[in-house]
Amino acid sequence: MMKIIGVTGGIGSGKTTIINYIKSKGFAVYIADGAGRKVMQKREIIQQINQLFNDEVLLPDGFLDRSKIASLVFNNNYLLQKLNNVVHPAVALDFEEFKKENASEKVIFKETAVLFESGSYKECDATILITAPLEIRIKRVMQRDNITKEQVESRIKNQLSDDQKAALATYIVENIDLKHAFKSIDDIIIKILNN
Ligand SMILES: CC(C)(COP(=O)(O)OP(=O)(O)OC[C@H]1O[C@@H](n2cnc3c(N)ncnc32)[C@H](O)[C@@H]1O)[C@@H](O)C(=O)NCCC(=O)NCCS
Ligand SMILES: Nc1ncnc2c1ncn2[C@@H]1O[C@H](COP(=O)(O)OP(=O)(O)OP(=O)(O)O)[C@@H](O)[C@H]1O
Repeated sequence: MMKIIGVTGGIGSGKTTIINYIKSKGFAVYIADGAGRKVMQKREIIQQINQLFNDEVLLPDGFLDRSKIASLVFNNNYLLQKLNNVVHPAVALDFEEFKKENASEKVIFKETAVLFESGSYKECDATILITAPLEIRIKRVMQRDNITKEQVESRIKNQLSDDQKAALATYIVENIDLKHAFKSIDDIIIKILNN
């Protein structure tokens, strides 16, 4: 039986860094945030989302203006839920395809920002939560994306806290020193493979 291992963490925790490490070890990885971006380039999804935002979120090239959408949804939980209700089912279908294409894999690691928030953790055999102190996460994202502290905090407000996620997670990896985090991942992978 194929195992699905969910990998998540709040913004700036280092999910992408960790999933790239897991990928480099030869495991199959699915990046839900990336899949979200991909499905949001499909014509019918663009139309549905543009309607949600009163036809105000299209760029001149016909694609969605992600930074405008971000500024709207992370300050309006109702709109965020509406957006999630369009994107998440499309990503779930895409993931089913991915599983079929990778049917021979023993383990698939699935990275998603909203594993616990969306409920998709229930379909995982185990989950790994990546954590780091809030101040460090905020600094990392401000630096990486060249955005303000307030913009990062508005996203954090729409995510469960690390304590809430820790209560649901199988494994927790603190990502402050990267080498240390990679070592924890190695240990967890051994446990998963032997389980
Ligand atoms: C609002 C959007 C357009 C902003 O795009 P942008 O390119 O700026 O950010 P990106 O998608 O790379 O996400 C970056 C980070 O924002 C946070 N974030 C994104 N979506 C959500 C969400 N639905 N709830 C809480 N936090 C979120 C996460 O920490 C994520 O890692 C985009 O995030 C989006 O469409 N989100 C809703 C769909 C979704 O949940 N996607 C992610 C999983 S499929
Ligand atoms: N242990 C670490 N030490 C220093 N910098 C780190 C560490 N881990 C990650 N980073 C850096 O912090 C930033 C955020 O990491 P990453 O993009 O992996 O986080 P993420 O959880 O995927 O973020 P998001 O939720 O926004 O997608 C990146 O620029 C990354 O290179």
